[in-house]
Amino acid sequence: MTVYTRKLFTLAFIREGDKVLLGFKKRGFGQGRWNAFGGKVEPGETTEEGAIREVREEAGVEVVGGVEKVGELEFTFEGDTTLMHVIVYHARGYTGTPTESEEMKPQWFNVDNIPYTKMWPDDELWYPIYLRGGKFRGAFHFRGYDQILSQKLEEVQTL
Ligand SMILES: Cc1cc(-c2ccco2)c2oc(N)nc2c1
Repeated sequence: MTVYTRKLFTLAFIREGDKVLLGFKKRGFGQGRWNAFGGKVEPGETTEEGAIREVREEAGVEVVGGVEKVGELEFTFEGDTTLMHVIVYHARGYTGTPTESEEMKPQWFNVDNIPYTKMWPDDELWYPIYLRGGKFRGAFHFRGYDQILSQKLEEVQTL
C-alpha cells in the first residue's frame, strides 16, 4: 500500500449561459491542454481564496459573488508518491475581460463543443456532471499523463 503526499490544488470554472471559459496552458504542468483555471493552494490562503487568485492570475478576470464547490478530484501517478487533491469550483460571477497571461490563453467554448481531445483524459468523464449542475467526487490513477489505469467517479448530493 503506497503512502501518498497530498498536495492541494484548485480548478475554477466560469460560465456564461451555454458557454464555459477554458484556458490553454502555455507552459508548465498540463502544458498544451485546455483546462479550467487553477493551481497550487499557497500557504496561508483558503482553497476558495486560492481559486479566486488563480482565476485573476490566469484569466485576468475578477470573481464576483464568490465560488461554490462543485467537486473533489484525486489524481495519482504510477511510480510516484504525490497525490493531487483538486477542489473544483464554479464562480458565481465575474467582471472584466478574459485576457491571455503567460500561463494561459483563455477562450469561450460552447458546452456542446468542449475540446476533450486536447484536455486531460479524465475531463470527458466528469465534465458532463458539472455541466448539468451536478456535484462529483472522483479519483483517477494515471500511467504517465495520458493513460488512466483505474478510476472511481460518483455524482454526490453533498460534498
Ligand atoms: C493529473 C491531473 C491534474 C490536473 C490539474 C492540475 C492542476 C489542477 O488540476 C487536472 O485537471 C484536470 N481537468 N484533469 C487533471 C488531471
